[in-house]
Amino acid sequence: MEPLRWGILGSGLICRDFVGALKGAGPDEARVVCVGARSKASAQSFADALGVERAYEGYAAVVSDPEVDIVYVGTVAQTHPELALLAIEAGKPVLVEKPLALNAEDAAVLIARAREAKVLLVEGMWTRCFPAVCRARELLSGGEIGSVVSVTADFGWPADPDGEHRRTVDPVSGGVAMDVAIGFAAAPALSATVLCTLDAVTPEEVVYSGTRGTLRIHRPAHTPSRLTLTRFVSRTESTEEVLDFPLPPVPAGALPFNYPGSEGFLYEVRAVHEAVRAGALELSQWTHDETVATQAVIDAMRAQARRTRSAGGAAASSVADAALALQYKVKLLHAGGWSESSGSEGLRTPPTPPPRGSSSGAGPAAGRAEGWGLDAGRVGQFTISFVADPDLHEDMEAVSCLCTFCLDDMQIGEELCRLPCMHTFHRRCVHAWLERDRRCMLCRLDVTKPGG
Ligand SMILES: NC(=O)C1=CN([C@@H]2O[C@H](COP(=O)(O)OP(=O)(O)OC[C@H]3O[C@@H](n4cnc5c(N)ncnc54)[C@H](OP(=O)(O)O)[C@@H]3O)[C@@H](O)[C@H]2O)C=CC1
Ligand SMILES: O=C1OC[C@@H](O)[C@H](O)[C@H]1O
Repeated sequence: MEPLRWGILGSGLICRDFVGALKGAGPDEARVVCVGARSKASAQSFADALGVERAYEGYAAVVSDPEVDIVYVGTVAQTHPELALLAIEAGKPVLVEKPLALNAEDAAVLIARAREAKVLLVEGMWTRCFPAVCRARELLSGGEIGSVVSVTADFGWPADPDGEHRRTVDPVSGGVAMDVAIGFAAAPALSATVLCTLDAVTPEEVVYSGTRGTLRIHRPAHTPSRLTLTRFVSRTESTEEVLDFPLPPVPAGALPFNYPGSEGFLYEVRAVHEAVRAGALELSQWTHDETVATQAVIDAMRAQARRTRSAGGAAASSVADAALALQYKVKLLHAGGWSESSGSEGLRTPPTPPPRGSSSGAGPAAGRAEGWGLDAGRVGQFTISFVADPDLHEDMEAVSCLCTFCLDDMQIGEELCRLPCMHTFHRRCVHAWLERDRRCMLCRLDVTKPGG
């Protein structure tokens, strides 16, 4: 089989690690043929240091290089949608560092564009490709700890104030929520407690609690190599099984990695190569629906933090707020269609996308997934609109008070709209969305086919 030929967008730290790890795949599997950076000098020094064949000024030359089979976007977050779109429009599969976009709507639009173009688009949630995580998902979906009731997770380190911190506090790039919290995929558990910070050392573990046991993903849980499965026998007795998944060796001759565990990018590379060769449009390890739903959680966390801040409360990174918002959303997802799954393996298969129309416009904002939508007059056939009144207050609490489109509270007296999946939004917000995309923004249920 011919090796897949990569083109790299960006010459920063993660691009260096990714290219270093890619060498682990071997020359018969992967080649890096070119790199593009904002300046030619930076691209050239990257190419010289990492043995990349060609260096370009700018990013467009990389995607149009005829030798490039697949593109890696490793630039700062705010550039991801635009650069992903460059690759999609060139018809090239693209792996985009997390986050795919800065909000759920833009992520959904990009995904729609990639699906229209029949191009593989992957958000680089590399942790999902680690063998330890794959095994953990099998154990959870196989019921090894019974039904999952709760998950706790944390991810944090005191970031260098002149380097990472500068990048992550940059409000344009999305801050700590985009950089760190995005690592918490919405877990189908009744409750989730998460901590993310760039100010403190955290244990960096994930623990699932179930009706028959616990599963621990050991530190460092974002690049894990050890699990402990504890099976409950009685309150005084349990059995413990430790499972090890050593990381791949650091490729010979690779430069020192900038981020710990980067040799584990090899797992993501293998998953992406397999998907390219199978003609897939998404990774089974980290689906498009999971990208959008997780991004919606992050949107909610950020909105809540903004509200706290504008009310003169705690800082934007308030852990309590973030955890509360995530808990709200996880409950919402649980109540709204994902509840059948125990473990992510069991998540619903994405509904077959409805027929698509042509797309137009250059940027994600211009191409709002035309052809997926419902005629304005038909939206009411599939949804229930109502005015929130005090008698419904209890009901509103059960669906969370945040509209995930405008990220404002849904207030008593406002016109709301509930979809067949029970997700509820402002009527004006969700009607506008359904005219462009007939699937729920959160759980991706096609509202015209509530039975799936
Ligand atoms: N999966 C993982 O574990 C990790 C993922 N990441 C993700 O990778 C991405 C990049 O992070 P990292 O490599 O650490 O960051 P760096 O600051 O080291 O590199 C970012 C690159 O972005 C490019 N860039 C393009 N536009 C801009 C702009 N307007 N301002 C600043 N830079 C710009 C620059 O590329 P150029 O070379 O063209 O000038 C720069 O080299 C982030 O999205 C981050 O979340 C980061 C670390 C680990
Ligand atoms: O954004 C990040 O930066 C630091 C890394 O160690 C981590 O993997 C990543 O999420």
